[in-house]
Order: sequence, then structure tokens, then C-alpha cells
Amino acid sequence: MEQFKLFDDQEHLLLPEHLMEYIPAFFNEKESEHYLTKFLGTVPWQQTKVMMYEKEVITPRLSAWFGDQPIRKDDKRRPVIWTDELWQIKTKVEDHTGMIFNGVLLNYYRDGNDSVAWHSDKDTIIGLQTEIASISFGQARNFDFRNKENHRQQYSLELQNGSLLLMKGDLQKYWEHRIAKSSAPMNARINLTFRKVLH
Ligand SMILES: O=C(O)CCC(=O)C(=O)O
Ligand SMILES: [Fe+2]
Repeated sequence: MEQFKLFDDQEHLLLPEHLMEYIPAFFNEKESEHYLTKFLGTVPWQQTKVMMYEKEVITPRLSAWFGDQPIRKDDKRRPVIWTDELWQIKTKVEDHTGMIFNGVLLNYYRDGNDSVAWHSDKDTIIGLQTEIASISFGQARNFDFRNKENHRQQYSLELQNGSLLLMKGDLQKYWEHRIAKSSAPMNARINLTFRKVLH
């Protein structure tokens, strides 16, 4: 298993390019502010329930799914069709990456109490690698990732306003990620993960 080295001797950010690519100002401040305000005000945010150790728990964040089909085969909710803003962002991400996406999961972290626990994103097509493009607007939050077999091998990357993080190759197979709660005061942050769903 290779070791991630996040910074070189001059403190330049280094990521293994076949697994992760990070672009800090994919959107400029004006664009980012525009999208943050728009999504805060118009997205049909929901707090969902998940089963954890046979108990139903409420996710500590709000979310919404937009796309051509439901997020999961057994999800009865109708997918919400693309808005102009989400389509613009999807097009820009696709042009930059050469990837094609058919859905986007939006997460809204209202403050430092909102979080997402350790997990990896599931393959949508068995045997194929999961490629995900993640866009962040608003409050910068730490994105932690750890090796599934050795939890002490852990790294953290601050996802800045307007940034793009591409997660590629075997990243989801060998690594988990999370957004931890923070005791420092935190403003609103919205994250968009563009995905390809095939049922
Ligand atoms: O908010 C983030 O940056 C990550 C969200 C995430 O991991 C997910 O939706 O699967
Ligand atoms: Fe994730």
C-alpha cells in the first residue's frame, strides 16, 4: 500500500494523481458566493434517517439528490431534475475532467455540529471504479481520509470555497473519508458530489 504524502519540502500540496486531484479555485469567489446563496435558498433540503447498529439515526446534515434517476434502486422518491445552476456546474466539471455524471448529491453542513461519519462511496457499477467529483462552497472544512486497514494512516485536506476534488481509481476501495464535527465556530458549507449511477 502506498503512503500518501500530502506536502513536499516547500509545503506544496502533493496528492497521488491517480487517486485524487485538488483544484482550490475551480470557481472564483463571486461565482462561489452566487451558488452558495442560490442553493441555500432554493434546494429542497431534507434530513434523512439511516439505520446504524439496528437503530434509526438522523443524519447530522441536510441533503438533496438531483439527477436522471433515483440515488438507489429501492429509493421511492422521484429524483429532482437538474436546475440551471447544477447543470452549469456539471457541464464545467465534465469539460474539465472528461468524465460524465448523471446525478449529484448535495450536502449542507449548517455549522460545526454537522458532519459526515467515516465511510467510502459505494461502487455504482460492480467491478468498475467509482469516480466522483466533489465541489465545495462556503465554509472551508477538513476532509479527512484514512486507510481502511491501518486507521493510523490518516490525512487531512482543507476543502476551500470554490474547490474541486476528484476522487478516482481505487481510492474508495482502500480509503474512507469523513467531515468531522468542529468545536470552532463554522459557517454554512455546501458540498456537491457528482456521481454516475447505473442500477
Ligand atoms: O462534504 C464532503 O466534502 C463529503 C461528502 C461525502 O463524503 C459524501 O456525500 O459521500
Ligand atoms: Fe463520501
